[in-house]
Amino acid sequence: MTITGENFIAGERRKGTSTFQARDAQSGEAFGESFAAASAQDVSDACAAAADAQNDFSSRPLAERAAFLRLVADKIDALGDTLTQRAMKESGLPEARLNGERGRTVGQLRLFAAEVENGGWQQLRIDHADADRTPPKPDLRLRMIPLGPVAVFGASNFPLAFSVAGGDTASAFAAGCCVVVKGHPAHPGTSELVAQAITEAVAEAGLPAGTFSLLNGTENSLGEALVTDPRIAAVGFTGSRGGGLALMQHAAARDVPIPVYAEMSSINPVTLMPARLADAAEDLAKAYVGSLSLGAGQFCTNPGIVLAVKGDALDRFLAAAKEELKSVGGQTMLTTGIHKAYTEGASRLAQRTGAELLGMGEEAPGTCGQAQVFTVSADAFLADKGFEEEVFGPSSIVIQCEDLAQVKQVLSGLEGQLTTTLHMNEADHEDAAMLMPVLEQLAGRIIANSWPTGVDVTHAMVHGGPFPATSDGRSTSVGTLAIERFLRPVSYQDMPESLLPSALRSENPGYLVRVDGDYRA
Ligand SMILES: NC(=O)c1ccc[n+]([C@@H]2O[C@H](COP(=O)([O-])OP(=O)(O)OC[C@H]3O[C@@H](n4cnc5c(N)ncnc54)[C@H](O)[C@@H]3O)[C@@H](O)[C@H]2O)c1
Ligand SMILES: O=CCCC(=O)C(=O)O
Repeated sequence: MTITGENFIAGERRKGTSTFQARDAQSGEAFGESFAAASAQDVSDACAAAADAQNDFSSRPLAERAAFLRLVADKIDALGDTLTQRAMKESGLPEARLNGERGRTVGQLRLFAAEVENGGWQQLRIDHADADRTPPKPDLRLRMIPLGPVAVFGASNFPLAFSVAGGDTASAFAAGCCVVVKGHPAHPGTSELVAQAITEAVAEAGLPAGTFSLLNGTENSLGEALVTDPRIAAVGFTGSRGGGLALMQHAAARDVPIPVYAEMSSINPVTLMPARLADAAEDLAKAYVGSLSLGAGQFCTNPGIVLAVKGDALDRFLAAAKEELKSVGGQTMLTTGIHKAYTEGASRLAQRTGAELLGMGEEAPGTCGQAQVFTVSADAFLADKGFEEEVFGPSSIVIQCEDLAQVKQVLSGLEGQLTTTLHMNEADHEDAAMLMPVLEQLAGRIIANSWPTGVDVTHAMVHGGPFPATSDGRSTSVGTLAIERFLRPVSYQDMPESLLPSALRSENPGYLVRVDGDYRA
């Protein structure tokens, strides 16, 4: 497939007057095609087309919607090495990681296809009428319907799994929503290849062209125009706290405010419980350094803080982590901007009162990030909220606590997180039970005995959490539950059978229905 640098507006490729270029993540140099920056007219046309297509797309049989999702997955698979090579150049991420990410992306689309067919997400309910009740009870039937066109912001750090055909797009399509993507300017060529695949799938599936559009650009005004377009009904975003907050404000200030599902910032606290730490300090240290430096630390699940009680076991852990760090090579970061933000963030961290540098990775030239681990006492951490600032890259802080009560105190005061982790032995379970209520309030996912990097795409996954991990802690952006973000309930009261959606008619097409309070298949 050829990359042309055009926007995709409801199946039409469109050039623009203002342009930008992709950058080689390694060198920071601009290369290749000129990409058209979408104009205000392009935004408006994409949103109008999505609104026009919405009813047609959402009213197709669920089998057709599922087939479309599978077709998108097949077409992304068919992009083969072209996609991987382009994503490598634009993101600096290695081949194996990107091939794995492609597998996750197409697997996610296929999982949502099966979810669409399963139909449980429609949450069908039928409460039969009872004319003998005083007052008489009406016949009420409920199902979930799509919100309408969704604006999706591609993330820089997962150019496939959280980008043009990533989790937000897959879950919005699964819900029956048309999608307008604002591509991330760090990987415009990757975005275009995936957009071509989706556009072809839309046409082959016989869906209306407005089902999907891709808009490119580097200016914040593009994202603002998209979020404030009256035809957009919801927003999916993964990126910085500042970006997410700005979009939330734009969405709230509209004449008709809309939900923004923004995944923003998380430092993913990991607690090393005493018995486990004493048993396995060196193994834990090795795995810790592996997790914090994975993908140059550019994971929203990066273990940014580790908590443990002071003592010999923690000293062993720190000594082993320091040693392990020495052989961590610098890895290319996603963009020069992210590299600069990391370097500045790590040096701000180093200057905080009480922060001590434990160790560093190998020197990192150019746009590579150098791994860094700091230590701090719990008292100093508690005295400075600045320690909680996400430093996006391969850095982390070990918080040395006086006792488990202080571990609990630190955890209780933290902002909302995507994940929190406990490393523990059976001997730690009683103390861990004391922490569980705090952890449940803190994060969307509580992990036992592994590291937070690596999110499985399943039915029971939560990749979300209280603010500022996300803008709405009642949701997840990964896993099939993500579909719920783009649905709302509608109740049909005393509706003639012929006007009811087929799933709610007396002849149940096979979906799970809650009838008069009881679940029936
Ligand atoms: N926690 C995470 O998962 C995560 C992921 C990626 C980046 N980040 C953080 O974000 C920083 C910058 O990286 P990034 O470019 O990926 O994220 P970003 O938030 O700057 O940008 C993400 C997308 O939102 C758009 N955008 C940003 N601010 C906007 C605004 N005010 N109005 C309208 N649109 C806006 C951008 O154009 C881009 O398309 C990183 O250094 C890191 O700190 C965090
Ligand atoms: O960066 C956000 C997503 C992290 C993730 O998906 C993972 O850890 O696998």
